Amino acid sequence: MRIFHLSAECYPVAKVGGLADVVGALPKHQNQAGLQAAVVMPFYNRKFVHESQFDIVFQGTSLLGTRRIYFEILKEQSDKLGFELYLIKIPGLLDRENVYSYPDERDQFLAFQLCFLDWINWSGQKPDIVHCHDHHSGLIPFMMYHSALYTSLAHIPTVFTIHNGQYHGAFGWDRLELLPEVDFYKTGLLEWAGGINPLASAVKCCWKYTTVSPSYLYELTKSSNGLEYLFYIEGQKGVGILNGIDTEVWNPATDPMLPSHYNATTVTKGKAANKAALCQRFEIDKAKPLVAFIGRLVDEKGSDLLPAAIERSIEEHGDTVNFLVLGTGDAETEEGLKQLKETYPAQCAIFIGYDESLAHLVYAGSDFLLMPSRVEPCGLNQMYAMRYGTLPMVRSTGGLRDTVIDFGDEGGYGIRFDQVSVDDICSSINRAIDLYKDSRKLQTLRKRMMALDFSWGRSAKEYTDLYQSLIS
Ligand SMILES: Nc1ncnc2c1ncn2[C@@H]1O[C@H](COP(=O)(O)OP(=O)(O)O[C@H]2O[C@H](CO)[C@@H](O)[C@H](O)[C@H]2O)[C@@H](O)[C@H]1O
Repeated sequence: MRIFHLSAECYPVAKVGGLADVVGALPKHQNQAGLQAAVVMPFYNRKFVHESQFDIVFQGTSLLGTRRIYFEILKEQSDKLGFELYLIKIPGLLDRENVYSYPDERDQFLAFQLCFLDWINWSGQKPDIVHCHDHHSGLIPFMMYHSALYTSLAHIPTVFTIHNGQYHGAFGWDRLELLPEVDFYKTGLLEWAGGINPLASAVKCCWKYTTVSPSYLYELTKSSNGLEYLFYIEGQKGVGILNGIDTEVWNPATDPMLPSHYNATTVTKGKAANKAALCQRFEIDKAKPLVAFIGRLVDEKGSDLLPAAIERSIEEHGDTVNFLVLGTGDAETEEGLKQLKETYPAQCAIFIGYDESLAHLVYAGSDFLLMPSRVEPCGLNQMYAMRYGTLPMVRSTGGLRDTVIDFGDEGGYGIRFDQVSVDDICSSINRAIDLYKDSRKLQTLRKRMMALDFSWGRSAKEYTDLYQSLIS
């Protein structure tokens, strides 16, 4: 069975967040299980691309409205990622450094989707399944099934995975002319709330959509930035499949980004060595419990509450707890965190920016990982944390609810709280500080977490079963 995954991100080619981790790992596991999975993504002017060798396997032109665009399909020569990697290169449009935030982003992703369809339409490279991820490839199901240009693709099942239902990629009807011509009566399949909405269109037109955790499937009907009713009426097409993690990349026993390696047996010593390196780098005291946050500084993650919650905890507990934040995003939150560092230099480590290897060290060297998310479709950080013996402190939502059991409950290992509020965050920090004093208990919980299996095996099988059900 041949599957094409369509995504804007894929680790290690180009990563902004968790989408990249999933698209960089799932196809590898699908191939190990005997499928033929490949990733198709835009070309980025980035390190991985410079350091890899590519063949041009197709050249063509697509029409973006009246604009004729020349494109190339580049295939990575060695399949070193464990899957075939195809990059779509369009001079002047898909050959830039960053993944998002260009003013013509809508054109970029539309062109990406059109060129993909033109390529598989003309080259005979037809897969058995087209698997689209998030709104950047959300118009593909509509175009495959409703555009006269692509009738030869109309029998291919599409699966659409929602990693983040808050972003829809919507645009106005004035841009309808950029899409291939369709019968006017079909344009309702593009529409939501008065505009063209790629996420909504994908949900309407795909054969099946999946969410990255079972809880999130339900939560989209309650909160999805205006698409709640759509998810309610299309609910029978939805399946919740929990993400896995790439246990080869995320393995404290072999992780090349860590100064000291460890496993469940050596966790206490191993984490202490990594914590020492981390604390030395940020000049904070390694003897105190270290509560960390890693992620995009956006409302969904509850990061706007971090400055107030950290300040209150430091005021309450005095010099007995340290905090580390690694992230970038909302300017006000960044400013609040910088001020925090100035006020409490000995207790706060703040890194504004994106740093993959520092993230690995933080998972290994922290005692607790805080995730006060308002919305968390799955969340990978808590799974990485647990794999590295770091206790997750999570708000009960989405995939956090599905993966973390409170240590106060039977067989539990983490800290859960209900509200996205400074009060709840601070109470969870109080519990973390108390737990840290009980080193024997902490050690038991660390070993318990490290024994959990969040690898892709089970989830990859669920995707295979889903594909199979569509093909047959
Ligand atoms: N400043 C920084 N420096 C270094 N590394 C950083 C970083 N900021 C974030 N990261 C890394 O980016 C990834 C973020 O993963 P999340 O699951 O939190 O992703 P995100 O919200 O982007 O993804 C969406 O998709 C994923 C995948 O489906 C879902 O798990 C999630 O709930 C959903 O919101 C992790 O690997 C983390 O370590």
